[in-house]
Amino acid sequence: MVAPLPPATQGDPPDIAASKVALRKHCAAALRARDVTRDSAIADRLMQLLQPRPGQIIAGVWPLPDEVDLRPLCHRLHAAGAVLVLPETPPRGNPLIFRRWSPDCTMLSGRFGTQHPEGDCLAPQTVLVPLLGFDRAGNRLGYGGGYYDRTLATLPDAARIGYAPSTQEVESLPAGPHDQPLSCIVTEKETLRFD
Ligand SMILES: Nc1nc2c(c(=O)[nH]1)N(C=O)[C@@H](CNc1ccc(C(=O)N[C@@H](CCC(=O)O)C(=O)O)cc1)CN2
Ligand SMILES: Nc1ncnc2c1ncn2[C@@H]1O[C@H](COP(=O)(O)OP(=O)(O)OP(=O)(O)O)[C@@H](O)[C@H]1O
Repeated sequence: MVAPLPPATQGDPPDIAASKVALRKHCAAALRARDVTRDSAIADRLMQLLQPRPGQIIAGVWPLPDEVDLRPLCHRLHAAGAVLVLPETPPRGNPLIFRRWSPDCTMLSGRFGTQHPEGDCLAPQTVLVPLLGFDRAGNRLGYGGGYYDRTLATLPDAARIGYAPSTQEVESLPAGPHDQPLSCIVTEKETLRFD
C-alpha cells in the first residue's frame, strides 16, 4: 500500500496547527490586558528605524480592535514623503493586496473587520507586519489567515518589520513550512534584528 500524496499546498502539520491555536488564545488575552499608553513608543521606534526616503513605498497597518494603532505613524511617514499603502484582505488563500493611502482618502470596509483605501495597487518595498505573538528567534504568530506569509513570499526583497507590545513575546513558537522570516521585530522596549 502506498500512502496518498499530500495536497500540493499543504498547511501546517496537525500538531503545529493545534499548538498555534492555544498560543493565539494566550496572545489575544495578553494583547487585551496590556498597558496601551506604552504603544506610542513602538511607533517612535519604527519611525527611527524606517528613516523613510521620499517615494519609498511602505506598507502600514490600519488597526483591528485591541491592536497597536499605527495610524499616527502612517500620517508621520506620509508627511516625511513616503508613499503609504495599506492591505486589502482578499478571500482566504490569497496574498494581501496593497492599496495607496493618503490622509484624505476614503476607507472601505473589508473582510474580518479590516479597512482599506480605495487607491491604486502598489508593491511595497518595506512591510510593517502586525504580530499577535513572537519569539526571540523571530518566529511570528498572526490571526491564522496565513495572509502575511503568503504575501511576504511574493515580496522576497522587501524589508519585513514585525511590531508588537513586549507583552506578546512567548518562549518559543512552532515554525510551519510556510512561515516567512522577519528582518526585525520592534517592541516598545527593544528592536530585535535577524539579518
Ligand atoms: N490590522 C490588521 N490588519 C490586517 C491583518 C492584521 O493582523 N491586522 N491581517 C493579518 O493577516 C490581515 C487580515 N487577517 C485576518 C485573518 C483572520 C482574522 C480572523 O479570523 N479573525 C477572527 C478572530 C480571530 C481571533 O480573535 O482569534 C474573526 O474575525 O472572527 C482576522 C484578520 C490583513 N489586515
Ligand atoms: N504560502 C503558503 N501556501 C500554502 N499555505 C500557506 C502559505 N502560507 C501560510 N499557509 C498556511 O496558512 C495557514 C495559516 O498560517 P499561519 O498559522 O502561519 O497564519 P498567521 O501567520 O498566524 O496569519 P497571518 O499571516 O494572516 O497574520 C497555515 O496552515 C499555513 O501553513
